[in-house]
Amino acid sequence: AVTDQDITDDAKTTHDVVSYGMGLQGQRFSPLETLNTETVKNLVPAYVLSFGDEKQRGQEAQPLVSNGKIFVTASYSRVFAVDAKTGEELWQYDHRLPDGILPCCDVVNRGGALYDNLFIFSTLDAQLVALDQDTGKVVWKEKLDDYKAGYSNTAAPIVVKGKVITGVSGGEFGVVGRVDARDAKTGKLVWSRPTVEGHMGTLDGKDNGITGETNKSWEGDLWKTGGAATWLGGTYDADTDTLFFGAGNPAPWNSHLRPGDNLYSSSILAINPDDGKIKWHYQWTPHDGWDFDGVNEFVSFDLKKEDGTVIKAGGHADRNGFFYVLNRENGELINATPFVNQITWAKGIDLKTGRPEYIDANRPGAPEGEKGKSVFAAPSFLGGKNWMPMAYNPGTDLFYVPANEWGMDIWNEPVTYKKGAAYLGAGFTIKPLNEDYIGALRAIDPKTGKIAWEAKNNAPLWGGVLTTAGNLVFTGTPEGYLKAFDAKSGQELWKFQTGSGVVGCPITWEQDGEQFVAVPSGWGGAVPLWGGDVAERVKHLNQGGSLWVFKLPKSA
Ligand SMILES: O=C(O)c1cc(C(=O)O)c2c(n1)C(=O)C(=O)c1cc(C(=O)O)[nH]c1-2
Ligand SMILES: [Ca+2]
Repeated sequence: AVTDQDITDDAKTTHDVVSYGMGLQGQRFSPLETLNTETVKNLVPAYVLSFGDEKQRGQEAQPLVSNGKIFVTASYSRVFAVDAKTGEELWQYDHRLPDGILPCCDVVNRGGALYDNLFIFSTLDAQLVALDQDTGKVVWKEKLDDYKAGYSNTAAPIVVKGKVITGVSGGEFGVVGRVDARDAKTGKLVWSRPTVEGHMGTLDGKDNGITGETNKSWEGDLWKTGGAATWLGGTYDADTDTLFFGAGNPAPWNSHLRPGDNLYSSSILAINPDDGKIKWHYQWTPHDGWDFDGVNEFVSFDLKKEDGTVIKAGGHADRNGFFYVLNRENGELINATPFVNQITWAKGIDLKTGRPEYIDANRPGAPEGEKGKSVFAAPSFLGGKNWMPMAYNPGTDLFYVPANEWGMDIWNEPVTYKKGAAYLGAGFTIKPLNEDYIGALRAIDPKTGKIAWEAKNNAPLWGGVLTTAGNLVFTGTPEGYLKAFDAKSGQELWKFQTGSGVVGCPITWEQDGEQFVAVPSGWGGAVPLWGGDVAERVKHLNQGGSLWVFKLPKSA
């Protein structure tokens, strides 16, 4: 059985991976060093598991490993359990999805959470399901919300002190974002924290009493369907006892319809895990008009300053193109620097006020008549970085960020809310900025924001990153490779062709004295669906669906 202690210790223990983020802080760092810059050339496939040939599409999950079993979610809300030694399938769970589910961005799932003898994950029809780890049978099942109103869920839950914490997807349908805490053993709701100012939640079992009068950052009524979906889940820092959940784009995208900052859209919320109260918030993009969203992970780390002081900090690479370092105790902005080459919407982030210095002429125009003025904006709404998690290595003191260089033509249109219908009020075409590459894996020094090295990639990078004490950085490419780089120099040291695009999240662990690496393979996600000219550029890439497992043999 997986205990709270196992989860707390996940970042340190090497024999299992029991949480999304490889530790709830989300550093995706393994202290293992058997596999290192010297030995990685000997890394070979151990086995591969097929997710079946009928339901392919994007495989974005991070697998988990416990008690000799691997648990991995796949497209269409499926779960596979595998014998970690032999690769033999132990069980498979296929969630029955109704017709009419409304995921905005492919039928993906990013993973589950382990607790006690349960594997807990959420589904495209907005349910939370707990399965028995041994049999794959349903132990409890809870409805998160109404899929017919555009709610879905694609993120991995996390378990904090016996509570399973989830968000919701649906920002493109005018849902109301929130963070929910449930008893992990029963699924019973403990508290619910809405992420749109003006909405009432049930904190401590009581109404938080903020309906209506506190919707100060929204003029008019649009807060009622204001989005701010918590669609990427969150991280947790035991040191400060804080949950960090991002809230996504305000709905609709057309910013002229909703004057104001539109809290807490495109923000990070620091939440008390016991009662759901907000400790502090920081808004990356006030009055977001580009779908910069804001849900990307907030990764706790120790910022070691030149003068020897250490600050409890957090790092975040936003879709809006800036890399932020905040004090995670109070939300104060420490630094914000561009991590992509072209940013059109703001000159920078003012370190005194914490607010962007907007370039007003580059905001998509008001929809006068039929269509607003089209502007060219960079990054595109798919972001300087999207959902795919970065990694932090406390040995090199660097963040490893899967970045993309692209822009978009974007224009606004009139729109009214209709339940279950896309609620954007905008049109767009995504465009590459360079001939030879879109993706760039970038090593960022959080002290300065300087880029220590980069590794370019032709197609957009859409997979998670893993880093290790063996001075390695792993990530996948849509072209099908899982690659390993030297964490200090960025030199490519190893690659393996998996047969379809790698947009999953690699993990590593140790078993019977050998170091293993696993990653799902299967091209998909938002790029082929929304990518405009970029989708055209990558349309030759084949779909797939498998879990690849590699190991460094003992003899090597
Ligand atoms: O606002 C939302 O609720 C929401 C949800 C999701 C999702 O659940 O996958 C994505 C987005 N937005 C989004 O803006 C986006 O770019 C995106 C990319 C992906 C993906 O899996 O490739 N999902 C989502
Ligand atoms: Ca969105």
